[in-house]
Amino acid sequence: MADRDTGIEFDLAVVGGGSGGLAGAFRAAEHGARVVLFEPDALGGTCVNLGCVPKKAMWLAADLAGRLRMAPSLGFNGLAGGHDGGIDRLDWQVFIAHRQRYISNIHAAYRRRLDAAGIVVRPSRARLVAADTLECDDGVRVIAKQVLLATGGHALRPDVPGAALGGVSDDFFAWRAAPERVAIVGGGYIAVELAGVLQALGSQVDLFVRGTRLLNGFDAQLCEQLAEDYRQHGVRVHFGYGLGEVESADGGGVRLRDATGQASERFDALLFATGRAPNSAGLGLDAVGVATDARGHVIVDARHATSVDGVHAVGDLGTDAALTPVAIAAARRLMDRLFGGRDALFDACDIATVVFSHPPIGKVGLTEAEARERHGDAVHVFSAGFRPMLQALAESPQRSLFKLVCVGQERRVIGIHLLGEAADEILQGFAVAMKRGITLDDLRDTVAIHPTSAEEVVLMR
Ligand SMILES: Cc1cc2nc3c(=O)[nH]c(=O)nc-3n(C[C@H](O)[C@H](O)[C@H](O)COP(=O)(O)OP(=O)(O)OC[C@H]3O[C@@H](n4cnc5c(N)ncnc54)[C@H](O)[C@@H]3O)c2cc1C
Ligand SMILES: NC(=O)c1ccc[n+]([C@@H]2O[C@H](COP(=O)([O-])OP(=O)(O)OC[C@H]3O[C@@H](n4cnc5c(N)ncnc54)[C@H](O)[C@@H]3O)[C@@H](O)[C@H]2O)c1
Repeated sequence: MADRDTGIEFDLAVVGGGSGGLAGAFRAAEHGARVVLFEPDALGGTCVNLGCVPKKAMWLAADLAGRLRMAPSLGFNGLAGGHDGGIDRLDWQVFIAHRQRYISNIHAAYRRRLDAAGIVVRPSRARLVAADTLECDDGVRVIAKQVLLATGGHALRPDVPGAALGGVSDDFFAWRAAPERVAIVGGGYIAVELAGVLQALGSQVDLFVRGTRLLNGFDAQLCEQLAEDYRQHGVRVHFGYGLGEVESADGGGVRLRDATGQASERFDALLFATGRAPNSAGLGLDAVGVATDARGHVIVDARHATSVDGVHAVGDLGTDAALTPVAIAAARRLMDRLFGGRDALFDACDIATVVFSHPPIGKVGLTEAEARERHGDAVHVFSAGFRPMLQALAESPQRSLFKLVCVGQERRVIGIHLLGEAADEILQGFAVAMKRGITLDDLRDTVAIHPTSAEEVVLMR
């Protein structure tokens, strides 16, 4: 049956024009499939509009502010230091105009590519009414042989009184100036990233962490050092904090109360970075029988098939790691199988990931703790702690800490953990090498590039 408006019979309907949906639509069209894509908001989804891209832009501004602050101690005259009107003080309005221009260019590029690929874009939400039928908000129904669900997720607030007084990362991207005093609740990716950015761009940040460490899942020792780096940058990190409630403060802003009722100081703004949930409500999943887990994630198998034939899901809606390159890779492999005649499976092993903290921290493979649990005494750990040259020249206390986790006689590398200047850029190449099964000797046989931070990985003892 054909689409009522376009008269086209679609091979694929994609719900959601974010990282996974767009990647799937483009790859399917490359294979000759007729594709319709539903997206009620800006093309690019979370990553382009409210995630990776604007976040990295703010991180770059924060990084530059840190360097400008360091410059006078190295002899650069005429650069006023400090937080009060010096050259290191960012005019957010100006910077955000650059940030949003960059994002508009991405939208325009997507629009051109969609047109060139002949993909029909419907600016509407869609929901399943049958395994091969989607209904738009205006009641129009579209039929397609295959369906890809890629509706992403949204930020969660903790279930405490007054939580509505706080914002989430989406709200942060609407800010046009650094609030003087900011409280951030959470200890994961977003909490750590926004705390670093805001502190560097002029706010006094207090980070309230429920657990006893930052970034569960990253190397514990590196995270301890990252917490120390944050303290040196002026972030006040409160571990073991149980949030009880949030209340309005006299004179504006908010105060937090902990689980024992003790009130905090006043903050001009509060951000929750306490995890995200999938956008699975209102998608018609129950009506069609698509199975979800207790948190609402669509359950998929290794081929990204759901419990209903012909219906697939990728990205944050499903159960994969919530990272843009994961959504993209999964969608492309799926389309290669559905329309390209290839039996390529998405490989979820050893996905490298970086938190854009100050400095950045990255990992690929097992942490030392995970490796010891799995391989016991066969695990060998090598690490290098050092001060990068710029930090040493400026007599900044910020140090880097790199760690290799190896296993067995041949010291096969099964984990790489980097905290420090340029860790975000260094990790990718070593992640390729690790996936190829390198050993410590392979690294040591590689001549170093000197003087760099990266050379510490091949010189590690
Ligand atoms: C603050 C922040 C920073 C991040 N930084 C990084 C980073 O640096 N690196 C990284 O790898 N990942 C990062 N992520 C995670 C990354 O953004 C997500 O993993 C990625 O965007 C998931 O892609 P997706 O296609 O599943 O969903 P999304 O990109 O969220 O796209 C989903 C789309 O579906 C649309 N939609 C929803 N419901 C419907 C419906 N019923 N019908 C039609 N359309 C619908 C939405 O409007 C949206 O455009 C970050 C996330 C956040 C929140
Ligand atoms: N650089 C990147 O690649 C990047 C950046 C941002 C986000 N992301 C992705 O988005 C996902 C979501 O990010 P996130 O930071 O929201 O989630 P997260 O899972 O990384 O961290 C959530 C944090 O909130 C805490 N928390 C949860 N409920 C709480 C409560 N009621 N009170 C206090 N603390 C609570 C958790 O203990 C944890 O520290 C990440 O897991 C990651 O996959 C990636």
